[in-house]
Amino acid sequence: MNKRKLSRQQRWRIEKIQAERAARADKQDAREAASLEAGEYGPETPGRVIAHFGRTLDVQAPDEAALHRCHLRANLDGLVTGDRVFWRQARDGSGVVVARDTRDNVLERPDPSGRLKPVAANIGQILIVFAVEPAPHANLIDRYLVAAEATGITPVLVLNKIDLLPESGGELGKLLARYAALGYAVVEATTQGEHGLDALHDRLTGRTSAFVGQSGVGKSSLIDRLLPDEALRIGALSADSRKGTHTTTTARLYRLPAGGELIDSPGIREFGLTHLDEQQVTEGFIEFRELLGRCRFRDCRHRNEPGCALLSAVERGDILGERFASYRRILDSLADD
Ligand SMILES: Nc1nc2c(ncn2[C@@H]2O[C@H](COP(=O)(O)OP(=O)(O)OP(=O)(O)O)[C@@H](O)[C@H]2O)c(=O)[nH]1
Ligand SMILES: [Zn+2]
Repeated sequence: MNKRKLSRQQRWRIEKIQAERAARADKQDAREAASLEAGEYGPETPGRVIAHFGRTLDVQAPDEAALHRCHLRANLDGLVTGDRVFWRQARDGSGVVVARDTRDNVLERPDPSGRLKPVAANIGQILIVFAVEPAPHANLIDRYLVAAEATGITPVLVLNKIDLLPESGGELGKLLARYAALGYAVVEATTQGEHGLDALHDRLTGRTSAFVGQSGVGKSSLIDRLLPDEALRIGALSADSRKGTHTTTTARLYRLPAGGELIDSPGIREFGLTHLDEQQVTEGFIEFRELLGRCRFRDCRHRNEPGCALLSAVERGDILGERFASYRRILDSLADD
């Protein structure tokens, strides 16, 4: 809203509301500081953020199933699902988060105004799901890979619905071999049939994973199979924290019965379709990396410059023509953003 267009009375009302809100926050913080002083909270212990609803968090202790509804000290901000924290428990099981531990990595998405906001932290691997049907174009897989590379989180390709794959493996079989040759882990899966998820289970064990991928590839079906118990899916939520379910868009961390963790939310599933810059795209093609800086011109954009190390590698066959074409296409799409 344009501030100049507010009447003086409106402005006064807004200021009053903001002042009241600040006063309430101060008061809560003072109350908390007092009870921390008074020893009403237990000692500082490590925990993990399982879900967050504004300034309220669900925190889980390492060897416990129960979730603890916690709030934040006023000086803490921007905590997300997956964060490792230090918290103190009150007698009623609720708690207060007093500090955030360092992050291995963080997944960010632009908010409606285009500012990047953290969505989840400490993710071990991004599982890029694609399927026999709807078939992916190579460009889309590359786009997901580039986005994952930009976060520093290891991407893994998951081909789902292999029950629909022709005996010979078809085009997708070749595509997969290409990515495996680049060094990417590739896993095949199907939600149909008994042992369709064995390879996926192996890949998930001992790690924290997030599923991304285009609509219809079977992300929900996979997650349903991995978290078969509805109660598990909602988490061992306290009655209190269930009130938070109106914020279903928030990311949530699940412990998988077979080992490993899953962080999921609609926002994370769509990850990869966010904006990237030219340098991120170039570095996101992992086979380009050792050649970067070797072009004749320091500001080479690898289009048609003489002495371009990337173009020569394409000519030699060291870089696949399809990957380079995909690179060009992704850069062209940036220009339209
Ligand atoms: N044949 C076959 N169909 C599957 C498999 N996995 C999922 N499907 C079907 O694929 C369709 C889409 O599955 P979803 O799980 O809704 O896909 P999604 O990726 O979650 O889609 P969005 O929610 O739109 O992002 C459904 O009709 C599933 O039944 C599989 O392994 N084989
Ligand atoms: Zn070049």
